[in-house]
Amino acid sequence: MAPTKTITLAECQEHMSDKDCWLVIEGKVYDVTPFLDEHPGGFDTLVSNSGKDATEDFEEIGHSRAAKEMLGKYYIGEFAGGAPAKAAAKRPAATAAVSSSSTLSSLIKALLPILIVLAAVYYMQMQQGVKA
Ligand code: HEM
Repeated sequence: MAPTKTITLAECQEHMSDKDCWLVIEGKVYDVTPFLDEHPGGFDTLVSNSGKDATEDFEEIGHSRAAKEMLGKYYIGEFAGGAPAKAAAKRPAATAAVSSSSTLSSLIKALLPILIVLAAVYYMQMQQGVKA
């Protein structure tokens, strides 16, 4: 059996056109050039996902099992960068922004009933003060 070729990101980035297109999915490199015109999602989605790790975009579409089995047809080697980090680790800035704003809104939600009770107690005391 021929030794498996290891392909770097720089090499993949030399194949990012509609005439010559390599994709990286789950640590493997695929030459999808012959598939560009056949892809039901269009050739442009493939070209725009070349030269980088396309795993996340490929998974997000929810490709069928048949689509995943087609990958084998275009396999040309292992990606030197290996499998990607988990999606959550990829967007620390966005995740941090979302979590800090959700912390603020949950704090407001927690304090709101206490404020309402305090306002009611204050109102009742004022009423009693008026009657006396
Ligand atoms: C070698 C890689 C790929 C193969 C073999 C492949 C194959 C397929 C196949 C067979 C379909 C028809 C639906 C299905 O069976 O799931 C499909 C649809 C689609 N694919 Fe891919 N695909 C690949 C990569 C990608 C990538 C990287 C993207 C980027 C986002 C993408 C986006 C789409 C979209 C948008 C559709 C249309 C979905 C729809 O109309 O509901 N595909 N693909």
